[in-house]
Amino acid sequence: MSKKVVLALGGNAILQPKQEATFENQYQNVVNAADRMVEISEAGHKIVVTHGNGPQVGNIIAQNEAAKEDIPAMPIFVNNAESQGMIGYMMESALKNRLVKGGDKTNVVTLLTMVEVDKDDEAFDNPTKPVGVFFSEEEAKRLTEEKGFQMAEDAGRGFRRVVPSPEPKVIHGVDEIKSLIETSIVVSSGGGGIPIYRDEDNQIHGVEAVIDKDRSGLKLSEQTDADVFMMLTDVSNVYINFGKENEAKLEGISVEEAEQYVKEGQFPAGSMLPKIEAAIAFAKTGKEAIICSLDEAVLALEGKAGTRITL
Ligand SMILES: Nc1ncnc2c1ncn2[C@@H]1O[C@H](COP(=O)(O)OP(=O)(O)O)[C@@H](O)[C@H]1O
Ligand SMILES: NC(=O)OP(=O)(O)O
Repeated sequence: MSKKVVLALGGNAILQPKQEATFENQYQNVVNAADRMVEISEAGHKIVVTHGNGPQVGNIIAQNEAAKEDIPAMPIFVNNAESQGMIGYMMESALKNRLVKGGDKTNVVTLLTMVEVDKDDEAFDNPTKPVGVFFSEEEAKRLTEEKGFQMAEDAGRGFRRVVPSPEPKVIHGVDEIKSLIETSIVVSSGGGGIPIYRDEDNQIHGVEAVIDKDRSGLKLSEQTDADVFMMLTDVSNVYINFGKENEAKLEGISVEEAEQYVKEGQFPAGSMLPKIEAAIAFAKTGKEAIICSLDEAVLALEGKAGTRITL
């Protein structure tokens, strides 16, 4: 059965923590991801692709920081737009190249997407979104002292700079996405979207933040009436007691079970928790949310792999 699927691809799938951030490395990763996405499209499903940008937007921010004595630094919302363009270009060209090889006529369209947030969101006073490269604890302390950066530990993998991550409210271009998806693979809301708010006169302004792509993927799924919301990451399943001797793989679970595991503190903030929270919220609408590896996406849609969360 053909399903309307929103696929959210982790920023780490585009640049792994230990890889050098060259164009070639990132493009090769995107080509691999595009191959899997085309498999989903060729299985008859309509897909909207969204993706993370944590490593990429962090590097763009750092490039601006490094050059700011000579060239004015752009604000973070512009850096977000730049990362959407960069990854969108890679994604669209990789998808088109693969579709040409397969002889498929499906088109690919990348949308530069703004996402509205509340300018008074309390996230602006409490930065939590890790971006850019990883540092040791000593390096992180030095960056805080010398540059005033806010740094935080990221899911046991090292320290990263953190920026505010407000709740996404309204995805721009939803009507266009709903129409384009009938003939095309649509890439939208990359990096969680360019965060903006509207003032009293309905004028648009960017804000200094990076939206979590799992949370904006949820909104994208809800607002485009998707049947399935899939978060593709680098683990095959969600686990309880993750990394411990008694870790156990979760396959099909209910919202109630998922909420119980959240209460037990099974999922760290900044990695698995936002995915589970987004999955629970989507499953509460009566539809299916899936967290799985990129390689098993087609199998997961058939109910044969991944962690599937339903009411
Ligand atoms: N309970 C858990 N089950 C599975 N993975 C977990 C769990 N807790 C933490 N993780 C970590 O979450 C990571 C995925 O989150 P993250 O790196 O933020 O994903 P992405 O960049 O793909 O969106 C996995 O690589 C894994 O190390
Ligand atoms: N914007 C965002 O959530 O990016 P990552 O998935 O790379 O953290």
